[in-house]
Amino acid sequence: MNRASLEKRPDEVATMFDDVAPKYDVVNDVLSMGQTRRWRRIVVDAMDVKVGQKVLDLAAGTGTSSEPYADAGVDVVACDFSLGMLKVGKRRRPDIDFIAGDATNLPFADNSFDASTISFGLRNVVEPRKALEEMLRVTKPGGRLVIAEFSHPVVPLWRNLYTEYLMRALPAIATKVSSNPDAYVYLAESIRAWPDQDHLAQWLSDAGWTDITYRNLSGGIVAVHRAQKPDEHRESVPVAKLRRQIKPRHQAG
Ligand SMILES: C[S@@+](CC[C@H](N)C(=O)[O-])C[C@H]1O[C@@H](n2cnc3c(N)ncnc32)[C@H](O)[C@@H]1O
Repeated sequence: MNRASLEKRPDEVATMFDDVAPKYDVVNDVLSMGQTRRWRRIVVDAMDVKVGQKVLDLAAGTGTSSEPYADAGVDVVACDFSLGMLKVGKRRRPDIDFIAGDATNLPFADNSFDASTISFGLRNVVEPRKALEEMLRVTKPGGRLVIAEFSHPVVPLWRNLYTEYLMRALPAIATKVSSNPDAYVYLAESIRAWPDQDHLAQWLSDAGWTDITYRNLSGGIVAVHRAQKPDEHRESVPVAKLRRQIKPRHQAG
């Protein structure tokens, strides 16, 4: 058995991802029934970055979340602390800049990136609120943050069906397709223990991000949060207004 506990000790988390790295992307496609590709396209649209801009893709793993930026001529840095995941990524995409680094203590100077993003990574970080502060530090004033993370379906019937899938079907399928099925039991447990959409929006606000909105995908299985680093030359959004802004936008998805 090689899985992290819900304490998310960094050594356990990194070892678990080292272990699943070779089949990580294939297993993802199977377990999400192909949905990850659609979710990733929505994240890239939300980032809205331009050719030549510099983007941090934190907890980038094998770089699958970084690829669309590189393909579009954006200068993307893929950062992760699992050397196993980085190695698979570098072999597949030698043109992408893969850098080993811890989300809670990033190896980058202040204001280094035009925008930052983290896909399906924040939930695995031992101190996610610290990671939100670190991403704020390394992003330029006025720069954007986009987070994609598993979340909580908003409609009760859909939530119940999805919980059944997570706790029963997903571990059973993982036994067939993954070399480390226990890692996918961790996946299911960590998704259930993760804060909901509004809670994560509040963490973003506490960390100093402004203009926070989120969008539910697949009925809330995934939430994409968007935020901005305050810019001294731009009027900031008052806190009372901010609270209204972080109300869910129930878009189809
Ligand atoms: C589920 S994978 C996501 C990979 C990629 N972003 C994607 O969308 O496929 C989560 C990644 O988070 C990384 N991770 C977890 N905690 C981290 C930390 N404290 N610092 C850096 N990376 C971390 C793991 O090593 C793993 O590669």
